[in-house]
Amino acid sequence: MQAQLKDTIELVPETAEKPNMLVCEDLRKVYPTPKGDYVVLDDLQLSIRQEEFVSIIGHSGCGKSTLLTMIAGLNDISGGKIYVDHDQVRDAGPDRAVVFQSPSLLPWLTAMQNVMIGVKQVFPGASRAEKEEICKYYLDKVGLGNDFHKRATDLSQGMQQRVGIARAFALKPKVLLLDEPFGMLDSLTRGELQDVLLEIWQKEKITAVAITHDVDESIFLADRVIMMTSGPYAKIGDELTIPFERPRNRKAVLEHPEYYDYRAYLLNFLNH
Ligand SMILES: Nc1ncnc2c1ncn2[C@@H]1O[C@H](COP(=O)(O)OP(=O)(O)OP(=O)(O)O)[C@@H](O)[C@H]1O
Repeated sequence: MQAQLKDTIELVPETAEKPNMLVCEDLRKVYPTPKGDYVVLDDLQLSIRQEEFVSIIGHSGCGKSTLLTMIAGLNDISGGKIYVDHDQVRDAGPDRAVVFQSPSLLPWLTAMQNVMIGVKQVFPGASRAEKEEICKYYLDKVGLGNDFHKRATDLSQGMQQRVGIARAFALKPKVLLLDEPFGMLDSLTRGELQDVLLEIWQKEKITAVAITHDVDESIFLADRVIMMTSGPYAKIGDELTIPFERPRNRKAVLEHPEYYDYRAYLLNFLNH
C-alpha cells in the first residue's frame, strides 16, 4: 500500500444512521507574527461521525493543536466554521472536554475534588451525593478506586493523567478532545492508559479526536486516522480507515495481518 496525497478531502455527507457529530468547514487559522501573517491552516475540511474515534497525525508544527484548540473553543477561528452536533462553535463549552498532555490539576485538591470542579458546573441541579457518585464512578473506571482522597500533588504523573481522563468523561461531553494525552508517559504507563481510555470510550461511545505523534497509538485507538499536511496552509492530506474489531485487544491488533500495511502507509505519508 502506498500513501498518496489526495488533492482535497471532501466533507462526507452524513447519513441517518451515522450522523455527523463534529464538522469543520473551510477552516482557516492565521497567527499574526512580527514578520507578517502566518497561515497555519487553510481550507480545512473535516467531518467526524457520532461515536467515531479519530486520530490525527502530522509533523510537528503543522497545526494539530491549533485545530484542536479551535474545536475546543479556546482559540479564535480566522475563517470557516466548526459545528458540534450541528450547533456552531463560538466559544468553549462543556459539550467538548479536553485532555491535554499535562492534566494541570489543582495540586492542593484531591483527585475527587479536581473531578468535582467540572461536575459541579455541568450538573448544578444534582445533589451532592449524585455529584460524588459521578466523580467516584469515573475515578474508579480509570483505576483510582482507592485514591479518591489523595491530593493531586501526591499522585504520579500517570495517576494524574488518569484523573485528567476521569475529569473529561465525567463532564459527559459530546466530543472528547485529546492533545497528545500520553506524550509525557513512559511506554508501559502509556499502554495502560490507552487501554483505560478505550475501555471507557467503548462504554460511553463519546465521539473522540486524539492528536498523537505515535503511529502505533493512532492505529490502536482509532476508527480512522487523519493525516495533516505540513504547514503553512496545512489541511487534511489523507485518511485511513482502521477496521479492526472492537473492543480492541493489543495483541490481536499487533498480530493482525494488515497491521503493518497500515503502519507503513502512515509512515510513508509522514516521510513525504
Ligand atoms: N500564538 C501563536 N502565535 C504565532 N504562531 C503560533 C502560535 N501558536 C502556534 N503558532 C505556530 O503555528 C504553527 C502550528 O502550531 P501547533 O502547536 O498547532 O502545531 P502542532 O502540529 O500541534 O505541533 P506539535 O506537534 O509540535 O505539538 C507552528 O508553526 C507554531 O509555531
